[in-house]
Amino acid sequence: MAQPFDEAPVPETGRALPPEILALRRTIDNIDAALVHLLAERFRATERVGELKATDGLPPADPQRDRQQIERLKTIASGAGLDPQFAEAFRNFIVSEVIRHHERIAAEHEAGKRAGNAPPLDTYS
Ligand SMILES: C=C(O[C@@H]1C=C(C(=O)O)C=C[C@H]1O)C(=O)O
Repeated sequence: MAQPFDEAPVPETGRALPPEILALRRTIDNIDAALVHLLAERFRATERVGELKATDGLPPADPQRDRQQIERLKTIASGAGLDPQFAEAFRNFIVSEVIRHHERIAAEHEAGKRAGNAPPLDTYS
């Protein structure tokens, strides 16, 4: 029978990986899947914020909220043993994409391509 992918010998060495690495990779894969699900939910929420802002004529970015989030996340990161600079960079990477979405939503709203009174997200259905 064919070996499962993660138990196959490493081509470079011809040796199987230590079992602990294989076990850790299962955890890493589960965490990566969770991160993707969490990000998808976060973007669903920010998409709706973008629609509400466009309807209200509010700007896509909110620098005061940005500052509060960065301070909060850096504190949480420090307490969790994660590099706070990394936490800030990761947050900025995500939020820059959110702002891009908000700008697109605002432009579509402006051009009349988007209904301003779409129903709110029902995150429990
Ligand atoms: C989502 C918002 O818009 C922008 C994006 C943010 C985010 O992704 O967390 C935070 C602040 C804003 O710059 C918001 O104002 O809440």
